[in-house]
Amino acid sequence: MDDVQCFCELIPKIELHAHLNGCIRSSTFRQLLSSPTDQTRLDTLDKEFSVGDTHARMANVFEKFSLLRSCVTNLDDIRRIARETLEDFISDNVIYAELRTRPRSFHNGKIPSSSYIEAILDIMKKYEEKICSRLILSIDRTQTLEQAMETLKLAENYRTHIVGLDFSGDPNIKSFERFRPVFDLAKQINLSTTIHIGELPDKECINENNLIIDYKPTRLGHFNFRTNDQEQRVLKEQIPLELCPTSNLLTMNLLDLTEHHFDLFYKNKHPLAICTDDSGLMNCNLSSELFQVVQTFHLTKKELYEFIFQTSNLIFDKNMIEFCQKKLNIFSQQSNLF
Ligand SMILES: CNc1ncnc2c1ncn2[C@@H]1O[C@H](COP(=O)(O)O)[C@@H](O)[C@H]1O
Repeated sequence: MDDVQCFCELIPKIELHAHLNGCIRSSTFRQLLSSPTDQTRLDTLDKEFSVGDTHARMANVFEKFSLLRSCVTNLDDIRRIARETLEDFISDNVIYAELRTRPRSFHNGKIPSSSYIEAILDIMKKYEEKICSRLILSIDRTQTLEQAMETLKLAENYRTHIVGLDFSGDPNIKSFERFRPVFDLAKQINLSTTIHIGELPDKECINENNLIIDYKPTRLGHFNFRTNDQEQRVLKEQIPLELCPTSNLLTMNLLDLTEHHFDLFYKNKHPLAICTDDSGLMNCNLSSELFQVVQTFHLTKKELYEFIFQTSNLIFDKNMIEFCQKKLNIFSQQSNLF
């Protein structure tokens, strides 16, 4: 194996943008899909994965998400997904992960969303020796304000392991403005926030970008489509960005990373995290994401190390920063980096 690729695998890594259900192993996804019709539909979606423009690709990804949501039907399913996700991160030498998920209930509400959260937190605690993980709760663009308020309440109730609030879902639905009161409340209680921004190249999306930047979340996800003015505001206000190479290339319809905005923000020494987004659906891991970046932009091992070190400052659970930096220091000493 290439020496640099090996380095990317060995270095302790930090994952800040991973949707729990999107991390599902493809073998597990296929097992959970019981009906042959759904299996065939997944085959077709897989074949058409990288066909068409941004809107078509987004539609494909979101149809997969709805198929996935329909086959995760009980707590055992989500426990399995959480367990396998953490195992995959551990074998990729990820030392700290912030996983995000939209809380849900099962069996017509007989199993409430608090049980969903507790099931995930239990698994996270079981793996704590091998990987430190924290939860971020997602508000979906299609939800009602009332549902979003409930999510905020859940986050408050499990404050030790829930470290933030995310805004995600189908970017065709421009609803940040509607949820702004919930995100304002999150700020009031010092709950960190991360907002998906600029996922579609349309006018409404670009307009929504302004509202999101005005809000000034703790971190932003993607920022694929934006105006120069928006770019300058994010740079000036130093709002950290979570960038997800494989996912961004796919949805932006780019041939390779040379056209990706990593370069611009990296050159400006902007706070950045490289992340996987949906490692199962996108068939990637954090090492391969970082390796792509290193190769495309000719980063040295030392620069990669420094990059991950600065990412550690963006962690929502501030108690974990020192832990990650210590692990990185030990690694640098062992590999004679400096
Ligand atoms: C392509 N980039 C993306 N943009 C926006 N939302 C995304 C996403 N990738 C994933 N999700 C959101 O995360 C959910 C799956 O995880 P959870 O069921 O919450 O654990 C998806 O249904 C979608 O709403």
